[in-house]
Amino acid sequence: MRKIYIAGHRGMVGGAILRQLKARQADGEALELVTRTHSELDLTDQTAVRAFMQAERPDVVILAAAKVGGIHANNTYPADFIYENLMIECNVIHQAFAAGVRRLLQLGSSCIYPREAAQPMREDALLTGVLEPTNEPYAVAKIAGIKLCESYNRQHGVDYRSVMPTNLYGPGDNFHPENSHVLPALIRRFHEAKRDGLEEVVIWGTGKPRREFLHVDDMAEASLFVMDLPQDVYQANTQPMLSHINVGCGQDVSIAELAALIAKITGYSGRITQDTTKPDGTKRKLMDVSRLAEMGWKARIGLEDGIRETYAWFLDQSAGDLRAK
Ligand SMILES: NC(=O)C1=CN([C@@H]2O[C@H](COP(=O)(O)OP(=O)(O)OC[C@H]3O[C@@H](n4cnc5c(N)ncnc54)[C@H](OP(=O)(O)O)[C@@H]3O)[C@@H](O)[C@H]2O)C=CC1
Ligand SMILES: C[C@H]1O[C@H](OP(=O)(O)OP(=O)(O)OC[C@H]2O[C@@H](n3cnc4c(=O)[nH]c(N)nc43)[C@H](O)[C@@H]2O)[C@@H](O)[C@@H](O)C1=O
Repeated sequence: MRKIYIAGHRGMVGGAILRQLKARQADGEALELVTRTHSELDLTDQTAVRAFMQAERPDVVILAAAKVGGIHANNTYPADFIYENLMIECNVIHQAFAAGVRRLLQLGSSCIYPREAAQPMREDALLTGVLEPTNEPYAVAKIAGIKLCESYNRQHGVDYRSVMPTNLYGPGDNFHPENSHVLPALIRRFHEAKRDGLEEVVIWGTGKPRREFLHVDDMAEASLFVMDLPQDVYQANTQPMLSHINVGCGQDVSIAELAALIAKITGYSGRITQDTTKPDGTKRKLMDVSRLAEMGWKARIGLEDGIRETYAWFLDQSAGDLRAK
């Protein structure tokens, strides 16, 4: 029986990982799944995390809890993004080690790479240049998470791994009008514009930045694929001081193209305009996913299908159920 603690199981990614692990359980895999909500266990609280890890002593930890948000949230609450993410990573990774956890998987982000990194971005672009200012504090915390795992591996011989997702979306996303990422923000804005008969929808920035979007079910599958790799396979495909693996679909679109696609899916036919007082952020973020592909994993869900499914999920939620953080 493998005992797995999923930190952040009520979030978009943690929720998808939990669904896939429950499906494995239903298929007969011997798994014990441990979860705690944010109110039951605040991961920024070192004493509480220590007591939890000592009591539960899981075999594997999946760290999908973090302070997460789009460009506006990152730019507006930089102290929250760096403080909470550093605390969560330090507490979970160190206390997992102290409780004898041998394997851990944590989620980083594509924003760890320099803003001018060559595209597509390879894993070895890490720490080769200046970061994007709109999310630098969050990126620094995510880089610290990678280096925590590498350092515990090197000093203590444990098996702590990091996956670096591209921009994600899907059921369970945050549809807040300001603090969310672009894809859920535009689903909501176009839906409301169609519903209210508005003639214009405004998107932030120039529409020119390019982003790569991966469905959360693909992300959850990739996370479990990496978690399950035998240690010698993981180590053969990484290096002690370059131990993270990119996860993406290998294709990007401009924000203007994304907006047009979401307008089509939501049935909105009015004008689309740009608010260029809002930041563009990084010009382009496309992951080099060849390392993961060579190990045997590829994304399956196309962008249009994925957005249609996410929009259907959005429509299914009552207004009160939608997350508004
Ligand atoms: N969404 C995306 O586009 C991307 C996400 N990632 C990474 O993937 C991971 C998962 O992100 P995602 O699922 O989208 O984020 P969500 O915001 O959907 O989920 C994060 C979860 O973490 C929990 N959490 C936050 N702070 C604490 C805390 N102090 N103690 C306990 N629980 C806490 C949240 O609980 P509550 O809501 O109650 O606060 C929430 O359930 C993160 O590491 C993120 O950085 C990387 C790239 C892109
Ligand atoms: C995953 C990643 O997410 C964040 O970085 P980002 O990729 O810049 O994320 P974003 O989804 O918020 O924006 C993408 C682009 O889209 C444009 N855009 C248009 N209209 C809206 C809009 O309505 N909302 C938002 N949020 N963006 C909009 C926006 O101006 C930008 O050009 C990081 O802070 C960090 O958290 C991180 O790692």
